[in-house]
Amino acid sequence: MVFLRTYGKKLKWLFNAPVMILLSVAFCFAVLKWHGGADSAWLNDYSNSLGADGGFSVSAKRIEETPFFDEKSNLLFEEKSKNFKEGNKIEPDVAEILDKINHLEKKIKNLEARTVKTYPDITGGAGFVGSHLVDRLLLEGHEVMVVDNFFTGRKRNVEHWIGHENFELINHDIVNPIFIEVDQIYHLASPASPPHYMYNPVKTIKTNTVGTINILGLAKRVGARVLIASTSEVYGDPEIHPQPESYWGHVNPIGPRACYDEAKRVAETLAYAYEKQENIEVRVARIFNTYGPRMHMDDGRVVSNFVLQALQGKDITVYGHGKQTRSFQYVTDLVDGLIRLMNSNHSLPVNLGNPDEHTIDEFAIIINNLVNKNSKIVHKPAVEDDPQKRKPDITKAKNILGWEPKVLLKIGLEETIKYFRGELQRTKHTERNVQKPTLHSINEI
Ligand SMILES: O=c1ccn([C@@H]2O[C@H](COP(=O)(O)OP(=O)(O)O[C@H]3OC[C@@H](O)[C@H](O)[C@H]3O)[C@@H](O)[C@H]2O)c(=O)[nH]1
Repeated sequence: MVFLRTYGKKLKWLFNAPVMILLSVAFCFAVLKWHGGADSAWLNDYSNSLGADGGFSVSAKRIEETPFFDEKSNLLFEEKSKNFKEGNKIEPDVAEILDKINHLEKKIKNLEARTVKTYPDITGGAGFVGSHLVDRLLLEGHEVMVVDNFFTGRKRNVEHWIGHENFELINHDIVNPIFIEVDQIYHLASPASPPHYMYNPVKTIKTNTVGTINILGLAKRVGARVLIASTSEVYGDPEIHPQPESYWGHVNPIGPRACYDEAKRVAETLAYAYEKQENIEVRVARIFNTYGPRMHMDDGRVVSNFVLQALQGKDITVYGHGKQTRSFQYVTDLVDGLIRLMNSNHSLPVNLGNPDEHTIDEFAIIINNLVNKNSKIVHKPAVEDDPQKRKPDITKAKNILGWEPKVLLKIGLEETIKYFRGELQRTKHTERNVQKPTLHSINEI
C-alpha cells in the first residue's frame, strides 16, 4: 500500500492507451516467434522421419546433388553425344545406353502390337458360329463368358475350353435378365436354321425381342458395347441384287419365316432405339449364309443336309426348281468380320458374307463331286417364301473394316466334309446321339 501510494502517480503513464497497444503487439510478436520456431523444428523432425524422399526440401536437395545435374557430367555427356553424332568411336557406356534404348523401343513396339484385353460375353457361344468366335477370342487372350441355354448350342463345341482360367460357361436363357460384368457383348443367341426357328416360332420371336431387350439392358447397366447378330433374312425375298445395307427389304410379315425375319428386324430396331435413348454403343452385323465345322447334324440347312446326304450315299434333296441362289461364307471369315466390326467405330448395319454366288443345283453338284459319292440329285417341293436370290454387297465391309472373305468354297467345303465324316463315325453306334433333343427342348418352352 505504502509502495502504491508513493509510486502510484509516477507509474500511471504505464496504463494509458497507446502504451498498452504497443506492449500488446510486442507480446504477440514474441509468442508467434517462439511458436514458429517450434513448428519448424517439428516439420524438420517429420521430414527426417520420412526418410530421404519424405520432404520436398530433402528431395530437391538430392536432385541438385545427383550427377545427372552435375555440370561436369553434363559436359561429359554432351561431348560423348557429339562424338557419336560425328561418327567417332563410341564409348562403351554410350554403347550400353544405345543398347538399352534399342531394347526399350522394341518393348514399346511389342506393347503397341498387343491387343487390349477385353471381357466379352457371347450369347449363343456354344453354337456353331459362337463357338468359333470363342476360340478366336480366347486364343487372342481375352476373358470370355459364354451364355447359352443349349437349345441349339452344344457343350461339346466349347468343351476344350472348360477349366481354362479365361473361360466361363453359363447355362442361361436370355429371355430372362442376366447380371454379369462384361465390356463387350456378341449377341448371337437365336436358332438360325429355318427348320429350327420355324419349329417354335413364338420362342424364336421371344429370344430375338425379349432376349435382345435383356441384353441391351445388361449393356446399359455395365456400359458394354453390343454387337447384334442380324441376318441377310432382313432383306426377305429381295427385289434388289446384290443387297446393299441401304436396302429396306421385302419380307412377308405373316409368312412362316416371319418369326425369324421380323424378330431380327425388331432386334435391329431395338439396338438403335437403345443407342439413341440410352447412349448404348451398338454394332449390327447382317450375316449371310455361313457354313463350316460344328454345324449341327440336324441343322437342316442346305450345306449340312447336302454333305450328310452325299456322305451317306443318299439322294441329295433340292427344294423347288434349284435355280434359287445363295452365297456361302466359311465360318472363320465371318468370325474375323465380327471381331473387326465390334472393334470398329461404325454403328450402322454391315453385311458380312461371301459374294461367291451359286444356284442350289450347282451347289448340289459341287458337294456331290467333292464327296466323290455319286448320289442322285432329286427335286422336292419348294419351301414357302424361299428367297430366290441372295448375294451380299460387301463394299461397306471392305471400306470400313478392311474385311473380305478369304476362304475359297472348295477349301471350306473340304473342311466341313471332313468334320461331318468324323461326326458320322462318332454317332454310328450311338442311336441316342442322332436323336433331336434340341427340338424337343425348344417345343417344351
Ligand atoms: O436340304 C435342303 C435344304 C435347303 N435347300 C435350299 O437351299 C437354300 C438355302 O437354304 P438354307 O436353309 O440353308 O438357308 P436360307 O438361305 O434359307 O436361310 C438362312 O439364311 C441366312 C441365315 O441368316 C440363316 O442361317 C438362314 O435363315 C434354300 O433355297 C433352300 O430351299 C435345299 O434345296 N435342300
